[in-house]
Amino acid sequence: MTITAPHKLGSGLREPEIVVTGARRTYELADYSHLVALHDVDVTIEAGSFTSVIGPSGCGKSTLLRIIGGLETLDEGDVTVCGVAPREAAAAKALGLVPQKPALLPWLDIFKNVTLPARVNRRHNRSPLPDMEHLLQKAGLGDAIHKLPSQLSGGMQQRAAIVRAFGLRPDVMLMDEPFSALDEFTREALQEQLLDLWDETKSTVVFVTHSISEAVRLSDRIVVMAPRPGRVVDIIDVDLPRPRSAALIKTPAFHAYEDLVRERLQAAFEKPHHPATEKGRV
Ligand SMILES: Nc1ncnc2c1ncn2[C@@H]1O[C@H](COP(=O)(O)OP(=O)(O)OP(=O)(O)O)[C@@H](O)[C@H]1O
Repeated sequence: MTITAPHKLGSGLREPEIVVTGARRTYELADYSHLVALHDVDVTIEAGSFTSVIGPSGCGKSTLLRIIGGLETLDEGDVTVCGVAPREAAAAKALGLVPQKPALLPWLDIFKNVTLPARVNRRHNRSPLPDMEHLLQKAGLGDAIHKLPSQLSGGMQQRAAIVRAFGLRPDVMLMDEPFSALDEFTREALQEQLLDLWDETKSTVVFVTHSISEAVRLSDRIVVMAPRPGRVVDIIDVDLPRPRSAALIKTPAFHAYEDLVRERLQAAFEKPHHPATEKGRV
């Protein structure tokens, strides 16, 4: 029998598979009632894949992301990232995060902003600086390298935030509605650039979105969630060819996936979860 050693990544951990089993998270509210943000969630995310999490407001998408990122803990259940607890994965620099807002430092130009985490990191581990200029060019920010954030549009600032996060080459990239504040055209352009960066860095991406078309365009797999209690109601594999160009959005195959995701979301609303012993809010 041959035993193959796990593939070692930049962080030194094994492949960035994410495994969430029986995850439960309840919040106590101001009136002492309890809100079940995650109820028995099971999700396995394969190394190198692009997974979107979609569902209506309050269904627990961000909670799930925060738990995978080690920013919150579970009441029950288990989560591992690259074979270890999320906090260990974060300490090993295996995790990257892109929030909804770009949060760039206003007094640094774009190049200094995107290289800052890598420079800080390097003081600790002397790893070579990533080629950020190349990634900025790839993200369409070649002309903005020496501009201040205030001189750029919201879309360009968000692109810089994405480059900053990918520049550290995390094994796992967590993205919480990074395009939600952008107009449709900017959003589509950024989706294309995000797919390029993902292709180049091979990170495992978990992407929270409200947009059905965005989820279909980007993902290998879509996790559909429903609220009260926050739970996974469906997992849809998206079997569309890559690269996923803008032209793909207009094809019948693409529309069929959009319809399927919409149907599953609708079904979750029409068939609410009411187990005899547990309500979404108790
Ligand atoms: N710290 C907290 N204390 C109390 N309730 C919380 C807390 N964090 C989240 N919640 C509640 O848990 C539920 C799930 O929240 P979460 O932010 O994960 O939902 P979401 O699906 O990401 O929503 P949205 O799409 O609006 O961002 C919501 O009802 C939210 O109000």
